[in-house]
Amino acid sequence: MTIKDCIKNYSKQLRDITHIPNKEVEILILHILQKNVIWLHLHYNEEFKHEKELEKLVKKRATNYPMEYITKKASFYGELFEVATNVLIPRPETELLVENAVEILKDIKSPKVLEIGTGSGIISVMLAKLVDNIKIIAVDINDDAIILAKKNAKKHEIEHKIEFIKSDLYENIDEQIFDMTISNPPYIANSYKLPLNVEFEPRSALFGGEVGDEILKRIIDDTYNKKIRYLLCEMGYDQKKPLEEYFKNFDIQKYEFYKDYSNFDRGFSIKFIKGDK
Ligand SMILES: C[S@@+](CC[C@H](N)C(=O)[O-])C[C@H]1O[C@@H](n2cnc3c(N)ncnc32)[C@H](O)[C@@H]1O
Repeated sequence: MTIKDCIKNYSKQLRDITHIPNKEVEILILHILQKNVIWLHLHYNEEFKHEKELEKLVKKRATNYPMEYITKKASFYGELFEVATNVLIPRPETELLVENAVEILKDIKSPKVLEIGTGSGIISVMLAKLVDNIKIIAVDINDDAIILAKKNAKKHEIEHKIEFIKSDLYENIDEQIFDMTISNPPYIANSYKLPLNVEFEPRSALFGGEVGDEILKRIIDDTYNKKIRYLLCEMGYDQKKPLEEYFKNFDIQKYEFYKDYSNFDRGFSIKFIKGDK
C-alpha cells in the first residue's frame, strides 16, 4: 500500500476520536519513519513498508490514547518538549502562566524562582530561556517527572539555570529567598469524571482533593509563610470565587485573575505584602 492509501484507509479508524484523522495518521507515519512533513509531501505515492507497526499504533490511538504519549513529543510556547507516560502532557493554556510570569520577572534583577509541580519541566525551561540571569528551583513529588524535566532542561541547554528537587511542595526546600513561586498544580476535584483521553494521564498530576483547590490553598499558605513576594498559579475555571474569598486571609498588595484562550478563568497572580501581619 502507498503512503497515500494508508492515510486514507487507517484514518477511518480514528474518525470517532479526532476531528483530524488524516493528519493524525500522517503524524504516526512520520513518527514510524522519523521523517518530517516536507519529506511526506514528496513521498505520498511511495510504498509504505511498516504497515504492521502503523496498524498497531492506530489501534492504540483509537482507544483515545494520547498522540503525545505515542510520539513522545509535545510543543509548548513554540518549542518542542519530550513527554513521557506518567507525566502530564503540556497544555497550551499554561503558556499564559509563563507569559504572566515573564512580565513580572523582567523587572527583577537576577530573579530567583521556585516552581512547584514541574512535570515535564515546560514552565521552568521556558522561564530559563526567556528571563535573563534567572535561577530556578523546580520540584515535583513524581520521580518520573523529575527525570523528564531534567532531560528537557538539557535538550534546551539551560540545565545550569535550574535545580530539580524531589519534594512535596516546600518540604525539601531549605530556607532561602525566592522572588516568586509559580505553579500549575493539580486542581481538579477528585470526583470529576475525566474525558477519555485524559484518563491516560497520571491522577497525581490532575486531582487536587475533594474540592479540587486543596493543593492550591496549601501553596498559597506556604508561599505567604515563606515571605515570597509573588505567587502565580494556574487554576480551574470555577475556582475564582472561592480563591478570592480565601485571599482575604492574607496581607496582599494586589491580585489579578487571568482568562485562558477560551475565555475561562484560568489563573491568578498575587503580590503579597512581605513580612508578618
Ligand atoms: C498539573 S501538573 C503540571 C505539570 C507541568 N508543570 C505542566 O504545567 O505541564 C501538576 C504537577 O504537580 C505535581 N505534584 C502533585 N502534587 C504535588 C506536591 N504535593 N508537591 C510537588 N509536586 C506535586 C504532579 O506530579 C504534576 O507533575
